[in-house]
Amino acid sequence: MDKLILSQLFKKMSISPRSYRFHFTYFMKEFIRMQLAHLLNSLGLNYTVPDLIEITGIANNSKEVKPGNLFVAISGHEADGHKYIDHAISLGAVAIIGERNLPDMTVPYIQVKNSRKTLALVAKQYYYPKNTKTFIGITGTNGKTTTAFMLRHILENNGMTCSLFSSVYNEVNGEKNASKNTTSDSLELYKQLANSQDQIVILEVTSHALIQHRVEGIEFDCCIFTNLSQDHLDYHLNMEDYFEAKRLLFTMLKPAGKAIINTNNDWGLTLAADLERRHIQTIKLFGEEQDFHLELEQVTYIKDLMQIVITAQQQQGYMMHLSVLGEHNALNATMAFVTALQLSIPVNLAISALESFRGAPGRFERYKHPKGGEVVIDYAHTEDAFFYCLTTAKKLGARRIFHVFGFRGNRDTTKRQSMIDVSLELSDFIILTLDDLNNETSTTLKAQLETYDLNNKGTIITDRISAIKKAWSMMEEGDWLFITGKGQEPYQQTVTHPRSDGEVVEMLLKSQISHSSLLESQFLTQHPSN
Ligand SMILES: CC(=O)N[C@H]1[C@@H](OP(=O)(O)OP(=O)(O)OC[C@H]2O[C@@H](n3ccc(=O)[nH]c3=O)[C@H](O)[C@@H]2O)O[C@H](CO)[C@@H](O)[C@@H]1O[C@H](C)C(=O)N[C@@H](C)C(=O)N[C@H](CCC(=O)O)C(=O)O
Ligand SMILES: Nc1ncnc2c1ncn2[C@@H]1O[C@H](COP(=O)(O)OP(=O)(O)OP(=O)(O)O)[C@@H](O)[C@H]1O
Ligand SMILES: N[C@H](CCC[C@H](N)C(=O)O)C(=O)O
Repeated sequence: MDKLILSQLFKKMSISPRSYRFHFTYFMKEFIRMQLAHLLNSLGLNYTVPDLIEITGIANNSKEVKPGNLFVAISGHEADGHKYIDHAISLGAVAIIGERNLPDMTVPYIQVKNSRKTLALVAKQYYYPKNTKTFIGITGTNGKTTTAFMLRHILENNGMTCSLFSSVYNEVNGEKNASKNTTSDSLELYKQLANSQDQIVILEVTSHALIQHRVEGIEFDCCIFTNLSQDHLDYHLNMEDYFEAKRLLFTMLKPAGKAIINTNNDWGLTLAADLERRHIQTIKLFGEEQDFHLELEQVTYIKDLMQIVITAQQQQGYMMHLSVLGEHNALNATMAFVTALQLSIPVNLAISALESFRGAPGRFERYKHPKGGEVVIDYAHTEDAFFYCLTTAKKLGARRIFHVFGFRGNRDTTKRQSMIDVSLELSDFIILTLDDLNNETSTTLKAQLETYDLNNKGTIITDRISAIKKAWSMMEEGDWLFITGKGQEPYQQTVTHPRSDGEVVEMLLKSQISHSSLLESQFLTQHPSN
């Protein structure tokens, strides 16, 4: 392989020439034998290499290596993939990509600047070289999942097929698979795209994913910014840093791609101004001067429906009646509606589809309490989300509001006090409980809960099922109970009885939870760290 071809390949894969020049002699010897056959052919490089080493697939976890695989070593947050290179080779890896200088390798080794980025670009070339789909990326602190589900509903109701990558699950060709992360890693993503026969791909793109290059190589037709509020400051230095991560999504728009920005908050305004400066087509939502405007004061409730009006170009108003409640869902519906219009869905069909949308799993999921109250299961885990949920109940005339929630282990702890403050302000009684331990011990998390002053308006019941049962028993007609933080997810680290808040509520409705299964010990004792 001559230098030109090698450099063309690397250029296509956006690998810095510096990193390969450094090892060029080594490559000349070793890389010449290594055939990333798919890659070269796909790049139209008509070159036959003697002694081909055919790559049978790509792996980034040594445990998943199959004979003939290319293994990409990643320096992670928990582990260092370079330590597993020998393991990968023992399982049959025939070539390695990594970031470290590792001269004595028994198989061809390519040193790159950024393994995660390279993984994405190689995976794209190998599994999904020719893009034939329309990509929609959704980022923001809250509302990604709901907006994604709403948009998918509109598109599918209008005859389009959609792949969905979300916090709740991924779905490709109508088949669901579990999502470990909100945004799948690049290898998983491109493998699934290779298999997808759907026309549209809707991707929730988190700030973690953007920093970790999980969607590197995708060119988006539309990118949506839902909002930004405090979260994940265990991962990002501060809000500016968090915003910068979100902003990266908009550098991945196609040249004719559109940015759809909720300018209802300052971060959205900053983003829109920046994109406009860079001549990116930007559709601004909310605000009388903007392209589309939702008048939050005009959001009204009629029986069990929420009526909203979206005004386009300061002229035409579109009224719709939604089953999903809350101003946050009015905002999400506006974003889904406007995006659907960009994909050429006629206005009346977009409206009728939105009106038949019944909600995303675990988001403002409602149950009727036998005494005539409302029980809501919701994924709220930020101050902002609490505000929207609890004010919705107030607007709907809640007599009293009870709120059961906790804090996930190993996540941003600085957001907790403001979550408690908002709940204390808007609800009548709080029960603090445990959320997922996420590898922290229950003892640590319990001790942390005890540091908060609940102002005589709350208590701590660490066992989540017992907390729900207690709140359930306090309900009277007209009361509302919010159980937040977990949505549809099953409890983690409860080994023997993984169940979700919804299952607990359904069992309470059927009175199937025996007293013994509600003992405080139930939620926690099975975890090894207890
Ligand atoms: C902190 C973080 O984001 N970690 C993510 C990251 O893991 P990592 O790179 O640190 O992986 P690692 O465990 O250190 O391992 C490093 C490398 O060694 C390899 N390895 C490891 C062991 C072994 O025996 N052999 C081996 O080869 C691993 O396969 C990996 O390639 O990359 C992994 C693959 O993409 C992710 O699954 C993982 O998410 C963890 C589980 C996580 O909890 N992430 C959260 C914080 C997250 O990403 N959340 C966002 C949602 C945020 C929101 O709601 O807005 C999300 O997108 O889900
Ligand atoms: N537009 C919004 N603005 C503020 N809060 C919202 C909005 N939409 C939803 N929420 C609240 O945030 C919670 C999470 O919403 P959703 O799952 O749609 O967002 P997400 O961005 O996917 O969240 P995550 O990244 O944590 O999975 C909801 O359960 C609701 O309480
Ligand atoms: N998808 C989110 C879940 C957040 C859940 C919340 N309960 C919390 O951690 O505060 C994450 O990976 O961080």
